[in-house]
Amino acid sequence: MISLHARLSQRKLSFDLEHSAGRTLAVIGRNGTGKSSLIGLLSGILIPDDGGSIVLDGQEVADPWVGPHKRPITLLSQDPTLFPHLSVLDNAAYGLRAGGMKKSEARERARSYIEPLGIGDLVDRMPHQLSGGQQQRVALARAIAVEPKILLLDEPLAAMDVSAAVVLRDLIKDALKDRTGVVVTHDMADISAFADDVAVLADGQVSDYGSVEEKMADENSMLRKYFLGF
Ligand SMILES: Nc1ncnc2c1ncn2[C@@H]1O[C@H](COP(=O)(O)OP(=O)(O)OP(=O)(O)O)[C@@H](O)[C@H]1O
Repeated sequence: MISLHARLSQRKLSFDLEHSAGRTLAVIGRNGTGKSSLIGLLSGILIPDDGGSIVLDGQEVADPWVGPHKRPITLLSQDPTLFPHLSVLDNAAYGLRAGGMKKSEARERARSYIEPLGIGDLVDRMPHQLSGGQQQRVALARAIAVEPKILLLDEPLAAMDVSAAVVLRDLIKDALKDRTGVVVTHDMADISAFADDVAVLADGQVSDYGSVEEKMADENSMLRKYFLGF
């Protein structure tokens, strides 16, 4: 479950959002409407104004001392940002190692997340020896190897070419099964593939929220207007 009641007055943003556990939420909105800021609040990169509340899987995290590593979430962004000095296997094992797991166990666990992503033969490579699509798969393995309750995705396919995006979209869909997800996207294909619900940001707030099915059926919904223009 995600409950977000947070203001960022300097950015003129004010979010009120309740989202059920086990469902994936697509966040859409025009440039500058606050999508990255919302991801920043959930991931711990941004701290809300005093009085804000951010509850993730039952844990209140609005306090600045509940840093990103203490939250039940991981973030996959557009840029894979792998650690350049670590192999594919050690990149994928990073979160587990940071959580205190022994190296051999973390590597074994990481391998079990890497193989289903079709990059099992690349475990010993360094990031610079991978294509962008392969790097994003490693970043996905790193994000899910710690078994986060909530997976945030900030335009995860925006930098991919069409064929890499098609493969990764399926892998992300699998990763979101039985998990709470939040996906910032400008792409209807992502919404069709992953999203149960949609939040449309406008005027510094969540202007529309509901199930994708319901919003697509409603010809006056902001989702329809955003993508179809009628
Ligand atoms: N570091 C910052 N300091 C102050 N204001 C900021 C900062 N970053 C963003 N803003 C403002 O906050 C508002 C929301 O920006 P944000 O980047 O969250 O929007 P976005 O929907 O992610 O935009 P885009 O689609 O262009 O990435 C904008 O008005 C922006 O100018």
